[in-house]
Amino acid sequence: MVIEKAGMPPTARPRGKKGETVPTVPGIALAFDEVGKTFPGGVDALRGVSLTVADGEFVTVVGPSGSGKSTLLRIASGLARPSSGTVTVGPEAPGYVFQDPTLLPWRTVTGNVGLLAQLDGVPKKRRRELVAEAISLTGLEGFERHRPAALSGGMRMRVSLARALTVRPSLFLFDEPFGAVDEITRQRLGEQVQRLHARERFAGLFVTHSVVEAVWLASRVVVLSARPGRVIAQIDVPFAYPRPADLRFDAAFGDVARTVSAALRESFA
Ligand SMILES: Nc1ncnc2c1ncn2[C@@H]1O[C@H](COP(=O)(O)OP(=O)(O)OP(=O)(O)O)[C@@H](O)[C@H]1O
Repeated sequence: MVIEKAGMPPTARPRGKKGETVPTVPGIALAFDEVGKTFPGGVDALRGVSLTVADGEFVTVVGPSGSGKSTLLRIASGLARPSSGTVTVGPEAPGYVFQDPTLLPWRTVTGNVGLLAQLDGVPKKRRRELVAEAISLTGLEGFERHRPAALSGGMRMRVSLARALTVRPSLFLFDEPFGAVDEITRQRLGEQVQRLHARERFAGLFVTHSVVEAVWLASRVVVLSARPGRVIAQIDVPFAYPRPADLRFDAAFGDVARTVSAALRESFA
């Protein structure tokens, strides 16, 4: 189903039942075809972006600051509309996590994780099941009654991941979610995402400024040019999952990271 086409009037995003996967084009979770975005005032954020994410595929996006990475995710989620081109996604709401975990400080972990399901009107019993499962998947058991102020930055991010998991997304969008935590916590959160992906098999589109993180997580890395963002390289990452933490120090890993880095350097040119 084509949800956004330049010139179409804004429409409500169509949605399937929770947990149901309704692929738009069989095997494709997200497709951008020649997508451009010009903001009112004339900022050209994206130009002619074509990009496909297959069902269950995990793709990372790197590019200079201002190259339109967040805009790309906002368009993929239906929060923003393209100025040109076509975006094709399934009818379900995607999972979406941001750099800031945006938790409600007065709610407990359980209350925060259950927020989206509550806003969606999911019945209490089902909500409890979804929340318990998401808390277990993100390793937050024992912290259910804690409030955000009593959690570390990494744990707050896990609450944000858990909250997004309750929508049982077939497409998961990550907007540089681990930029604000220390290196080891960042690696552990990456391992968490990889375990979730292995179990839930969602398609992932993950924006990051870290080349190492981009290569370690993805089966393909997309490199955007400086503004207006265009896809200047797509680099396959050939390593099998699950990937050990120390794959990062492997010579073959270094070769892929070097290729991504070189493309990224060009993008700054
Ligand atoms: N609502 C808006 N109105 C006008 N300009 C915008 C709007 N949102 C983003 N922009 C501009 O579009 C360009 C792309 O922004 P975007 O946030 O998508 O880039 P980014 O690659 O995610 O950047 P960063 O890596 O710094 O987070 C920037 O120049 C930004 O200032």
